Amino acid sequence: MSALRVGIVGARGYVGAELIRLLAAHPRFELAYVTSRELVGQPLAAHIPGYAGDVQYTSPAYEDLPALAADLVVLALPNGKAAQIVQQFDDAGVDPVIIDLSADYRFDPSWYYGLPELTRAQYSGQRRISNPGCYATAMQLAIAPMANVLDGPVQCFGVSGYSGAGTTPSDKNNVELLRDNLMPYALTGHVHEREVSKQLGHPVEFMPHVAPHFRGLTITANLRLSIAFDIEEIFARYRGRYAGEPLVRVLDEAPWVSRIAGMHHIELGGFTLSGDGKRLVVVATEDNLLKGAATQALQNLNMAFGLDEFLGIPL
Ligand SMILES: NC(=O)C1=CN([C@@H]2O[C@H](COP(=O)(O)OP(=O)(O)OC[C@H]3O[C@@H](n4cnc5c(N)ncnc54)[C@H](OP(=O)(O)O)[C@@H]3O)[C@@H](O)[C@H]2O)C=CC1
Ligand SMILES: CC(=O)N[C@@H](CCC(=O)OP(=O)(O)O)C(=O)O
Repeated sequence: MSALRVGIVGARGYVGAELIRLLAAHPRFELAYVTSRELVGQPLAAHIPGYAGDVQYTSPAYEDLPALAADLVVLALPNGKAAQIVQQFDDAGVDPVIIDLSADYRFDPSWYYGLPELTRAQYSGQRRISNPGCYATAMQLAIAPMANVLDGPVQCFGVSGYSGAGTTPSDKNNVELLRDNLMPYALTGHVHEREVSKQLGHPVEFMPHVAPHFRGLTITANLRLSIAFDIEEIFARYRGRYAGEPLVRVLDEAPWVSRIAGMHHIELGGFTLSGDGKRLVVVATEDNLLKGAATQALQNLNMAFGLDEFLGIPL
């Protein structure tokens, strides 16, 4: 079987680096090209610990991408950049599988929204895949098992490591400003608030913060329920919903972000009910660069090529 060739556009970033590591170790995918304007001409091995291949960063013009003949193209660029690249493939009549890691196509019904544990039943061979946001992944997996008994909006308090803000310098990845600090931002209307509300068909109110650690996020979700539950019923719902899901672990205790860095799965725990059984608090932790981005992208890419969804993901 010949290898499936992958192009990564925007590979200098944190997510691109994680994808390179995963794809280089994958039994069916190989790197066709890996782009960065800043690192053009330099070997990946000089920048990606653990990568031992001889591929170098290139910086092709967008109009030259279709001729590079990849079976699949990963867009790992900042928001707002994907459409101009997708247009180049459309204009050239070249139709690789394209997966976009940004928020650009998450509201476009002609793209498959790939949060496999919740949406894989809707995958029917689409060649355009939108990868969910990192916080949005954690919020949806934390809320979905209770979706049919929610009473009013769900509130989610989120704290992310600063790798969530990417490599472009800003206050949110400025280690001096973050030292001993917790930085609130986008306290209403964050794109992930809209994304989760749309996907779940239920309003979610999201309050993100960025913290001094590098990777890993925590969501603490407050769910008001239309009927009373006891804690055993809550565990039964979550364990039942995610039975057989290797990348979702339901814990007895509250998950800690310090334990999730570098892990490919999400943890749900800290389940706490109010005395009347009608208010549930759930905590989710996830590595924003892995299940929040690169690992989830690999699940989607495996699915798009008819491979085992978890092929190449260390479980
Ligand atoms: N970080 C995270 O936790 C998550 C990120 N995402 C999404 O994944 C995507 C990548 O994120 P991340 O790796 O953090 O981002 P980074 O900021 O770390 O990297 C962005 C990449 O895009 C390139 N780039 C930057 N600006 C431009 C530009 N104006 N035009 C063309 N290329 C540009 C950079 O390379 P160069 O400048 O060298 O060309 C770099 O390779 C984003 O859309 C992000 O929203 C999704 C989930 C989680
Ligand atoms: C700390 C921080 O800034 N985090 C980013 C989340 C990263 C992400 O997943 O954003 P996309 O929707 O662009 O993929 C943010 O809040 O925008």
